[in-house]
Amino acid sequence: MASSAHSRGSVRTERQVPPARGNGGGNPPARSRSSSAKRSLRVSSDDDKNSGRVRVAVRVRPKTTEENDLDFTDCVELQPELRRLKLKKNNWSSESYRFDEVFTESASQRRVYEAVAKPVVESVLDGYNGTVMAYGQTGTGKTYTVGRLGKDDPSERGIMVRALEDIFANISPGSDIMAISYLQLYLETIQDLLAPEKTNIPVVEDPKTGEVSLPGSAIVQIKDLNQFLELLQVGEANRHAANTKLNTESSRSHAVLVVHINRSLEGKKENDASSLANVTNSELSSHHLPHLLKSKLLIVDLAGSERIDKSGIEGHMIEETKFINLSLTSLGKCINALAENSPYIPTRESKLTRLLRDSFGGTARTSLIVTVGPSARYYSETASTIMFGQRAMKVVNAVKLKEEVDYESLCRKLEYHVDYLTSETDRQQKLRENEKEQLEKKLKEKEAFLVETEKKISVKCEHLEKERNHLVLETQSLLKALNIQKSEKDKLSQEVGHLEISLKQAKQQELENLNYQKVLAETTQMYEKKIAQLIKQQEDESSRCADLEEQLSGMKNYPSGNKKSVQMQEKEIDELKGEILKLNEDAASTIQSLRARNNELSLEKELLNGELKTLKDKLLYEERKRRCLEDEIIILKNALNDDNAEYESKRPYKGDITTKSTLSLGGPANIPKSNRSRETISGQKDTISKIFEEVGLSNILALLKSEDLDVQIHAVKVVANLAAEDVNQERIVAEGGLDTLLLLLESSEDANIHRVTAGAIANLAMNSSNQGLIMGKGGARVLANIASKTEDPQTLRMIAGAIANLCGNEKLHVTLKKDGGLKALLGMVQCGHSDVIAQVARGFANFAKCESRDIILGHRKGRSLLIEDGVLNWMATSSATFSASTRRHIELAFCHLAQNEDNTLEIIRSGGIKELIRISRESSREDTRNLAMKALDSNPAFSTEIHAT
Ligand SMILES: Nc1ncnc2c1ncn2[C@@H]1O[C@H](COP(=O)(O)OP(=O)(O)OP(=O)(O)O)[C@@H](O)[C@H]1O
Repeated sequence: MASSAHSRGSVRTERQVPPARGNGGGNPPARSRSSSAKRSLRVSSDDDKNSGRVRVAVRVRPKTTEENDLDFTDCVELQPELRRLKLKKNNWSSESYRFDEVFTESASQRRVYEAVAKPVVESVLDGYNGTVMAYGQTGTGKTYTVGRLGKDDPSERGIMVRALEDIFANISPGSDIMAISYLQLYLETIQDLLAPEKTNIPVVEDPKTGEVSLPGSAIVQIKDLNQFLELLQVGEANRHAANTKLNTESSRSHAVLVVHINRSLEGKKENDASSLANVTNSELSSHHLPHLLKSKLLIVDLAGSERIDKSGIEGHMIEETKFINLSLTSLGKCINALAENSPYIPTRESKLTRLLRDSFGGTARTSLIVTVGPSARYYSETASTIMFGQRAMKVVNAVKLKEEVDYESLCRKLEYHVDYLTSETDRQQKLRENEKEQLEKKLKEKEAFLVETEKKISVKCEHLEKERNHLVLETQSLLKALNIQKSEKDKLSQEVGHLEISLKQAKQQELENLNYQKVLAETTQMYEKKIAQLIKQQEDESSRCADLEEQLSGMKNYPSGNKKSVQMQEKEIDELKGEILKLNEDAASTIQSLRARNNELSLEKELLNGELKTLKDKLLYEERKRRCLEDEIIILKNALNDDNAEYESKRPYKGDITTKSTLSLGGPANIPKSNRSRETISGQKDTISKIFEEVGLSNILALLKSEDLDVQIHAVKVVANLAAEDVNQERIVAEGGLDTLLLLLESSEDANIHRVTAGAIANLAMNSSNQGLIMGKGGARVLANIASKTEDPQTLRMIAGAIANLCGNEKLHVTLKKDGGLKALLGMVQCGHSDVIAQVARGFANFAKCESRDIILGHRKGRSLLIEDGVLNWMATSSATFSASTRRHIELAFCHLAQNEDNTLEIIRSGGIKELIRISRESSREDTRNLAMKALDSNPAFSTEIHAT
């Protein structure tokens, strides 16, 4: 249980602290100042309060019962407000003494503590040594004032208990240490009251510091007040036991309670690891070392001072009293010497003075309470006590703050610091290792990435090299194509030249014809004029003849005398008549020949006009074709330029793939070709075939999706041309070309795209295996939709051609009708363009023919699907107005419809019998005429109708 505060290694440094506070202390260490605020005692206002002067209070004990009974007069009169005590020697003589504090009989323990001891306790807490000592005659209340435990009544607690209470309230349990020793000095022997077996404890003085210690005495660390009370009780019991042994109730020993307080100035920071971590070497220099405040509080209950002669003691007690008096006397001497500033202080004369060396004339803050009894009986003791107190008041201590380097704390701090640095080093090391691992990992990843990238680059290079070669080849082929185009252009230019010459010639011829016609007209006019003259002449002659006949008849009625002259006249008349007749005949013959010639000239004129018209049409067509070719050449040049520009950036299909503008749509949709045109188209086909071979169908089809409209148009043209060839048709569809074309047709807003795409689809629709696919993918619907939106005859011609091709597949008829294909065909007639109408008529002929065949084979029944869409009415009423070839298609379609008896009613209603009759008689085709006749003959309803009308 015992621990030794002195076992700790420490170096104590002393510094005199200028008194700055009410209790005379220097700068206090960091601690609660709350207690300081309570220092409201009068003593604080004294001038000496800041000095190290021993402070002395006097307390008068209440009268005992005996003293009251014996009615002793008081020798003490107190003037508390003046802090004065009047000591009355007798009724007429008295002395007045001023003390630092004067306590009457009724002064409470608490007030006595706060005035006498508390400032010292606070000073001790601040790091100064302190002493509170009670001095007085036996039985005047020293033990009552100092050592009262107050177990039953805390208000009775004496200075010791209250001091410990205050100390507990102010120290930090974690960092501060408080321990006590409790001793008694008896017969110049120091005995440990906490360990009574320890006797004869020496008083050792440090020659350097003057620090007094009692080696061997128990120093018990106190944790709480209860523990202290228990120890105090133990000490009291031991002291009481010693007294009992000596057969005395009175305290014949000086009791000394030593309270050791060690306070760490940095106690609060010690547990803060982070602050320890920040300690640097420079901070460990001397003025940064952790300091420890070590202070000591001595609470001394002196044995009673009394005069041997008066107390009546004898024997051993005399001896005892002598010792007591010796010690008290030497204390008094020391105090006298100190009071008088004597150079020699007889400290060594007794153990008490040695023990109290620091309390009087030392560095401690000392407070003395002198206790007196009121009774005059003890006047001299009281006077002696008062004088002791008065002298003690003159003693001034050099109060010093004693700090020690707290090596234990420092050591702990350094250990923390070392721990922190070690763990920090480990942590840093670990971090570095992790970092190194991460870096190595990253390095490996980078290396792998580098290798991978290099591989990719080499593959890419190879690929680019291939692409470059491919592009070179493509460029070469495009250049070739361009050259071919150029030569084509030259040829076309020549052709145009020829045509222009032909045109000139035709114009010349036309001019000549015109002149001829003019001459003819003039001649005709002349002849007509002449005829008119002759007629007039004839009429004149006739009139003359009539006149003559009239004259003649008149003469016949004349008398016979004139008979001779009449005969003569009749002869003359006959001659004239003959002449007139001859003239009439001549005139009639001339008129007839003139009329014949006139007719011949008219026929000739008609022929010439027809020829001229044909020439004009041809010229117009060639002119249009020439313009188209020129456009194509310009586009090809641009495309070639684009390709050359793209070559360096390695974009293989950025450039346009061009082809001729004339679509080879095959079948009846084709424009008639001259021999030269056929050669040109053949050359174009070759070029397209080359492009097809070099670029590849998939790449060409991919260009259909190009964002460049020109590229799209030319790609569609190429596909359309390829689709004109039987061999390509299925392949284009198989590679998704049909889908793309349909999508393009549906989504594009561009009229050119509509035209060429419809042409491409028309060509694909020539192939019977493609027809089903086109229908299946909604092709008819798309075509019908575009047809409803456009008025461009070329586009309509392509669409009509495509649908016409689909009409030739009887399996698709129902779908075709459902998807609006038939209505679309009929609707396209509105454009009035002969080429379009020809395609429409072809479509209906195809449809009717296949339908008729289906019915004959028994695959279908019922009236024609064409009837439902109003086609029959159109055919029945319009065929005569179209060209011969268109008419033939319509006639054929009509005749096929007439074969189906289910259509009879509608044919009759539409007036179709008349048409059938006409066809049977006038159709240019024999088979059509036969079909018409067959229908008329075989269908009794027709015969009935014919007879009825
Ligand atoms: N101020 C006081 N109020 C009431 N009773 C007191 C007072 N002072 C002393 N007494 C009483 O007087 C008696 C003697 O007191 P105490 O034992 O404290 O005197 P003492 O000075 O210590 O004597 P000794 O020196 O012989 O030990 C006790 O019974 C104590 O209770």
